[in-house]
Amino acid sequence: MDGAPGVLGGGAMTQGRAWSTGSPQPQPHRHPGLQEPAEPHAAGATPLLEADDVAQRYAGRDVLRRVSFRLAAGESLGIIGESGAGKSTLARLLMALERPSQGHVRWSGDDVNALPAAVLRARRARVQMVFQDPYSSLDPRWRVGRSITEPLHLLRMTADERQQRLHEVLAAVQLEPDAAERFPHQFSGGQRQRLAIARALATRPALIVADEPLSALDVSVQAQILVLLRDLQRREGISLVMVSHDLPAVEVLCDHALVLRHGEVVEQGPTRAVLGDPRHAYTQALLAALA
Ligand SMILES: Nc1ncnc2c1ncn2[C@@H]1O[C@H](COP(=O)(O)OP(=O)(O)OP(=O)(O)O)[C@@H](O)[C@H]1O
Repeated sequence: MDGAPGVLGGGAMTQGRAWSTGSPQPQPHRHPGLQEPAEPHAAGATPLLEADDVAQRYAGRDVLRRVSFRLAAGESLGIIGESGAGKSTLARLLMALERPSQGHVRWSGDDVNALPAAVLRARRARVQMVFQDPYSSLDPRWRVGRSITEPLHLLRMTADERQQRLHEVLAAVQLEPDAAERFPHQFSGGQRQRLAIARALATRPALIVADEPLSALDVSVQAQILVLLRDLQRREGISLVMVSHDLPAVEVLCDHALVLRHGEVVEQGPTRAVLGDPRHAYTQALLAALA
């Protein structure tokens, strides 16, 4: 079932309120036609994404310690913190690009590091990443249509289906169909980031993890990409984890916020509480730095 929140687990619907610190009721961002769960916010519903006491250690140095959160399908989380706080490390762990030294990352209840390789590979189609540098997902030697449709091979789509999906996602990021024939260097930075987002959307992911998706862009282009991400998230019902030190962007895009400092969570909860009425001196200082 394309785009269904349960696909990460390959099983039952997994929507539900699943934020450990007790969030307000989220907006019901859903794919049209998706079956609504009987109790969308039932306590105990399996979250789409869960970090359970996750830690990471590189060369004997702890860079993440005891990070825990739960994110329900369709909800969004901003991971905030200064440079070196461990944001990208956490993003890689959430994407199952590396193993935590401690704890568990779960997609729809399943420990990603305990899944058989073939199962993990199949589920990867539903978890996509957008990077700060769009060239991380666009091969400079390939016409962009090829880069965008490449993840669709995981879904065993026919050539016609891939072509149709290519046109759909180009339209979703407001680019013309003939963009597919060009090479990445023939686009502006903002257009390239749109192409990277199109690639991430192609498989109808349940979750997108975006690591500083705006920070390489001009301010005016940042606003366009921000609006695009927000609209896509609302319309497509995709869960979003956004790593960012751009607090206003997190305010616009994210239902929840998690503040990391030296690898530890200092504060987490609904964004409007964390950024509107921060409890921790570190969050207050981050906000003060903006003023
Ligand atoms: N593969 C690695 N091996 C060793 N150390 C690493 C590795 N990846 C990250 N680190 C270290 O872990 C710490 C956290 O890095 P990380 O990139 O997660 O921080 P960040 O919050 O994303 O920073 P930035 O905002 O600058 O990207 C840093 O001290 C970094 O040097």
